[in-house]
Amino acid sequence: MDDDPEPRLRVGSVPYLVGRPLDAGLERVPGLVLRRAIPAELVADLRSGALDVALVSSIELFRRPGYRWIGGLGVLGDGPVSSVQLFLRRPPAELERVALDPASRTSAVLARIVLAQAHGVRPEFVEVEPGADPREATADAWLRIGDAALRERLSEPDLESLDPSLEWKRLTGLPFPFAAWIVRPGIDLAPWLAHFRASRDLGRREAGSFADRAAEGLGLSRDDCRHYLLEECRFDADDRMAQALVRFRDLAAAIGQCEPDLTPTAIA
Ligand SMILES: C=C(O[C@@H]1C=C(C(=O)O)C=C[C@H]1O)C(=O)O
Repeated sequence: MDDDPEPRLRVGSVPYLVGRPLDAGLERVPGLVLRRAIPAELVADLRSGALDVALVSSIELFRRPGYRWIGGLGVLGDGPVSSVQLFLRRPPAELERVALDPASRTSAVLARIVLAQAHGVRPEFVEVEPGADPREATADAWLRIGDAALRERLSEPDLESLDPSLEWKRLTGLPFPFAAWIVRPGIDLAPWLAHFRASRDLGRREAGSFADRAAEGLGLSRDDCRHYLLEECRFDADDRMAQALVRFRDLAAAIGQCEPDLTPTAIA
């Protein structure tokens, strides 16, 4: 807006519990407009310029040139992550057709990598229509992410599933970087950077209450949601995040899922 005296930053984040420890503190920053949407939409909005920064699928860093990311912050797994699951109707080695969650970009690639590398299979992957349920598709397995996956995993313990983050950890010894704060080309983030770091500090203090509130909304136990958010998910990264991103890029590029030679810089 021409007559807006405030500098403005348009920020996107995921609509899932996993985003809260990083984004909740941005809700009341003057001049910063926060919008939550599924990852696939956030990626489209970053590309079109409708968003300046988004907490979104790490694979996007390697699909377009010119991005940067905020160093040290992200959504990572360092072992199991209950909100990203490949639910199985057949054993992994027998999969021929896998339905993908249309909201996902990164986990859809991670599933391909772990099935090929750890189970020796390259099934056909089908992306269902936006908003459709991958469980309804005719397939041997379905990938789901976010709160719906968390609820499905925790409330249907008899469902067989494969945990892609855990399999990545076994394969590489590294944490898996699901999401980063991705900054589109041409944005000066310097005036805003401290808010992103302060938001993480607030998230650290409030994570338990975010988990409790989500448990209520999702009809899950507080203990399960706290275990998920406080034990399984990581939000601070050391230099292993950069290392893990490069490893992810290389394995993804080897199966044609991203560019092989993009190395976006981290904003210190
Ligand atoms: C752990 C998660 O990480 C996410 C997975 C994403 C993806 O698959 O593209 C994108 C952002 C994160 O929300 C989750 O959504 O449950």
